[in-house]
Amino acid sequence: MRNSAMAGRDITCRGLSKTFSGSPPVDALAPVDITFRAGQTTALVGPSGCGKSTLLRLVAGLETPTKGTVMIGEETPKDLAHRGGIGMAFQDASLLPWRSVHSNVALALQLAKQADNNKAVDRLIGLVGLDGFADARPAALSGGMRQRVAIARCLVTSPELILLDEPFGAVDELTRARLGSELPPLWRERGTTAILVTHSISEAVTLSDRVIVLSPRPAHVIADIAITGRTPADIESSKDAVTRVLTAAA
Ligand SMILES: Nc1ncnc2c1ncn2[C@@H]1O[C@H](COP(=O)(O)OP(=O)(O)OP(=O)(O)O)[C@@H](O)[C@H]1O
Repeated sequence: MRNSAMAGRDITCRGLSKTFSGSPPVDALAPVDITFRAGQTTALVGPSGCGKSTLLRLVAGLETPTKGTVMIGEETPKDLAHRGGIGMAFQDASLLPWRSVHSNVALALQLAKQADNNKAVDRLIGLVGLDGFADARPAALSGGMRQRVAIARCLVTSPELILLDEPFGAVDELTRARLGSELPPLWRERGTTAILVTHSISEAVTLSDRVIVLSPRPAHVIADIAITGRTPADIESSKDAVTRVLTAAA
């Protein structure tokens, strides 16, 4: 696997806003200035419909800003995505049903124009706990297993940046907790920068180094909370801090 993730760079959003045209137009994102730190996992939380996914899609280069910029070092998100530097996993996993688990993961390498690497694909399938399922089709997997495949697919290109939009959303609480504790070490140990959108305050606090709380639409940053301690008491106090801000903003 390439080691590009170790040379991570900050992701800088400056005066970034998005208005969707229509009648009436929808202001999804107020101008925001955020720097996502290299190698950190940052969670974005906020009320439903506030603009979290829009911000993530702008960072992915899937939407064009109305105003402002997103830069990863000297690169735009589109440039970075084009060379396989961004891995994405969304709630619906979006696997190709006619392809096996192995082939779904390997596809990310082909799309990023990277060399086939069966060893890396097999290793990641093992790391996400799907040994023995490499030849299975998505229909034969549970929702949690499909989401593990999506995470493996998102990591196989050794991206510098991963974007996760409710990646554990479609699974039960227990599986969600297990995925939440098993998978982040996979990207942390590579030095990957991660941005996670979640509705779960608990998930935001336990998975991240930092939680950014967004206002109701159009989203702007109302709190930026560093998650420092990892003891149960620290986690509870971080959860309280995030909850207080969210409740005050509602
Ligand atoms: N392509 C689009 N065209 C028009 N409006 C859009 C588009 N995408 C999103 N929106 C609108 O922008 C606003 C923000 O949507 P977004 O999906 O970013 O919110 P969110 O915070 O991720 O929501 P949720 O928490 O419910 O998933 C919403 O009002 C949504 O309807």
